[in-house]
Amino acid sequence: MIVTIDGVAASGKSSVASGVASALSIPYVSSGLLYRAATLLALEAGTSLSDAPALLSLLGAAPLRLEPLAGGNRIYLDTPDCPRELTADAHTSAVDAGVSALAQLPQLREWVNARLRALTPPFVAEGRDMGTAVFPQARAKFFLVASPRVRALRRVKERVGDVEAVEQALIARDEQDQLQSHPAADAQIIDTSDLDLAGVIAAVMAGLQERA
Ligand SMILES: Nc1ncnc2c1ncn2[C@@H]1O[C@H](COP(=O)(O)OP(=O)(O)O)[C@@H](O)[C@H]1O
Ligand SMILES: Nc1ccn([C@H]2C[C@H](O)[C@@H](COP(=O)(O)OP(=O)(O)O)O2)c(=O)n1
Repeated sequence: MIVTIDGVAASGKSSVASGVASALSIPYVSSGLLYRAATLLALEAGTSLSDAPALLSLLGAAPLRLEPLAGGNRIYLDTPDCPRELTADAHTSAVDAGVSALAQLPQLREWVNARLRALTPPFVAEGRDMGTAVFPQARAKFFLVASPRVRALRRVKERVGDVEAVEQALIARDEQDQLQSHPAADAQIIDTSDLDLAGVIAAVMAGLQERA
C-alpha cells in the first residue's frame, strides 16, 4: 500500500505523514529531503544549482542514504572515511532558498524519483508530486494547503526569522515549485489553516477509511 501526502511548503506534510505512518505502523518517505540533501551537497561543493550534468556527477559520487523512519526521516552521507548525517544541515534557510532551482531540473527529478520508486511498499510518501508523477497508482492521495501567514507562523517556530520575511520567502518558493505542486485529480484536498496537527492526521485517517 502507498499513501501520498503532497502539499505546499510548510503545510504540515512531514508531520502529518509521520503521524499517519506511525498510526499505520509503516515508514514514511520524505522526497523533499532528497532534494534538500542534493542542494546542500551542491552548495558545499560550489556546484551551480542549474548545471544538471555537474549535479548528477556530484551526486553519482555521493553515497547518500535516506532512512525513511515513521518517526522522522534522516539522511546520511556514507563516505567510508568520514560518514556524516546531513538532516539538520538540509533544513537551513540557505537550502530553502536554493532547493527550488535544483528541483526544476528534469534530470534531478528523475534522480530523486528513481530512488523513490526503488523503495518497497508499504509506505506513506510526502512531497509535491507523489500522487501525480511518482506514485499515480497510490491507494489514497492527500494534498495539504494552508494560508501563507499560517505557514509562516509555523515555520518561524523552527527557523530564526521575521514572520513577514518568512511569508514572502514561502510565497516565492510556492511560485518556483508551482509546476510540480498540484493535487492529483483523485486527491483529497485538506486546508490545514484552522486544524491542529492531530486534526489533520484524523482527517487523513478518516479519508483512508473511506477508501478502504
Ligand atoms: N496543523 C498544524 N497545526 C499547527 N502546527 C503544525 C500543523 N502542521 C504542522 N505544523 C507544524 O508546522 C511546522 C511545519 O510542518 P512540516 O510538517 O515540517 O511541514 P512541511 O513538511 O509541509 O514543510 C512544524 O513545526 C510542524 O510541527
Ligand atoms: N516531491 C517533491 C518534494 C520537494 N520538492 C522541492 C520543492 C521544495 O521547495 C523543496 C523542499 O521540499 P520539502 O518538502 O522538504 O520542503 P518544505 O518543507 O515543504 O518547505 O524540494 C519537489 O520539487 N518535489
